[in-house]
Amino acid sequence: MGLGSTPPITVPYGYRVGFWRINEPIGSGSWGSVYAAEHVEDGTRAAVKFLRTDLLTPGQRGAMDERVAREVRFSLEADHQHVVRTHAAHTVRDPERPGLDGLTALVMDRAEHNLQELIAGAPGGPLPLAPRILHGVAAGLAHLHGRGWVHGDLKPANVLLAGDGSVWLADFGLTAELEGTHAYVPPLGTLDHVPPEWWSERTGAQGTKVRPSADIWAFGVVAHQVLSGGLHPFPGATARARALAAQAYARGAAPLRLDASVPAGWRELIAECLRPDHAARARLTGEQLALRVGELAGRPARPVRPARRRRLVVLLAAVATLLAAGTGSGLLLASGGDGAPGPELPPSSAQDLAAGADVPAALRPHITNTAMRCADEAVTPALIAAILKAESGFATDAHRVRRGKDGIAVQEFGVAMWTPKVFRDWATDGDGDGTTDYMSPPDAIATMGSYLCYLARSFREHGLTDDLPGLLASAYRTSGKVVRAEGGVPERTRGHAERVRRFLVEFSG
Ligand SMILES: Nc1ncnc2c1ncn2[C@@H]1O[C@H](COP(=O)(O)OP(=O)(O)OP(=O)(O)O)[C@@H](O)[C@H]1O
Repeated sequence: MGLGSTPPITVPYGYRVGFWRINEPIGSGSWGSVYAAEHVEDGTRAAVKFLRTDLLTPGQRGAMDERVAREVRFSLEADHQHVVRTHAAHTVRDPERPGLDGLTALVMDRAEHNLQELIAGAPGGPLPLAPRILHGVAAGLAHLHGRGWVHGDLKPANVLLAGDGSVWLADFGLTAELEGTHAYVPPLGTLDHVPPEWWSERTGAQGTKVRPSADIWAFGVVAHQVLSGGLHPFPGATARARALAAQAYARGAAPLRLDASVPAGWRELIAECLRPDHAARARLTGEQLALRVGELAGRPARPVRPARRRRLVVLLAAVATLLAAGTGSGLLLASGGDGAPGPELPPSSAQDLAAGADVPAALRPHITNTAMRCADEAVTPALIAAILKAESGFATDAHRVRRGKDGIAVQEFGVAMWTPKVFRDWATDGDGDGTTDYMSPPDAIATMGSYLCYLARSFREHGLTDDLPGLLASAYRTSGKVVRAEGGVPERTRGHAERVRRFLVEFSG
């Protein structure tokens, strides 16, 4: 249940969002439109999802803002091979195009299809790749549950399939972090995939209760659909009729009748996922589900991989903009709960910056927060501090003029020595005041983090993994393009890279 039929967001071909050029539209849902995109420097393919922040009645508007905030937060924090990778969240700033100005744009890895399309295009019977796809879905869910999250909107349209066969969970607009045994989300969901208890939960000011077992139910429905050529496990010509049939089953008024085409082992597992009440269903955890699906799919059982690094509750530009505009609700920060934009640091992150390191105390939290936003292991607080020291000596009012590649003078400003034009492309709101300013240390450092994070990923994709600190320091001075073309640290930044490496050793905890 989204917002009914909403017009797609129209973005002109060739439009720029940060370093991404927008190409053709891929599709639209109730909450936004997705476009194919490519990186302007290296042509990396991506998909950019523009999330609505316009439209509607005041009531819908609140739900929409909250949904956007959730989608930004969980997309950026999720870090798993079976969860779509999100590169960045941008806030479009374009007063000349009121239809685009202020929209949130999520840059993601690009998939070829979603599972709904695959089911619809299949001739009937199980999809040939069903076990592999279900294994990916279960592993992605196990990861989310392992982090204390509920996906909240699992359905075939939210399972993406990439050209190389990768399976990714997507769409985190109804994702929530558990507070004890359950979480609260806006009373939105997809009729065909919500569990029977959803209908009887009261919706309070916080929203509707969800538990991980809601995802397990939805997995049971999806597995049945995938293994039976698209059939829903409950009878009925409409989603409403099927939801009523599921509730009748949950009350004990009708038996569960799974389609005969579903193989026996799978039927057993699906029946466990579709246990009528959530307490019984909760006996199957996300991790157990992934192991069971792995066995049925003939894939080696693998323990749930922890996230490479626990990332913060981040308030990126889009979220901060919503808050600043007074439109973000308290539910935005599921872990904080009071809507205050102060991120909490897990204690481990502080250890990355040596206690005695000569880094100004006022900059430390911004440096550490910034590093926590990036999943790449190379982008540590110590590296960010080392590059800042080499760039500006931590002077927050630094200003330098240097000669650019065509002999043209280039001016750089602030603690992170941003060139205003480049800053604009990566601008990240580090202090949550709704604006981005290269002279503000939190904004300058957060933006540096977004850029370094992108560079690290791009270097890894190009097989450039030796001496990432030197490569990143060099690219920050020159550009990612120059470093990639050289295939290593360019001659002219060797001295600079060496200084950064020295500071890195000094600052590492
Ligand atoms: N990373 C991606 N790569 C390629 N296509 C994508 C990507 N993310 C979403 N899409 C596609 O874009 C279209 C719109 O997706 P979106 O998530 O906005 O809506 P939906 O999930 O189909 O609908 P709703 O949000 O109403 O449930 C869908 O066809 C979806 O498969």
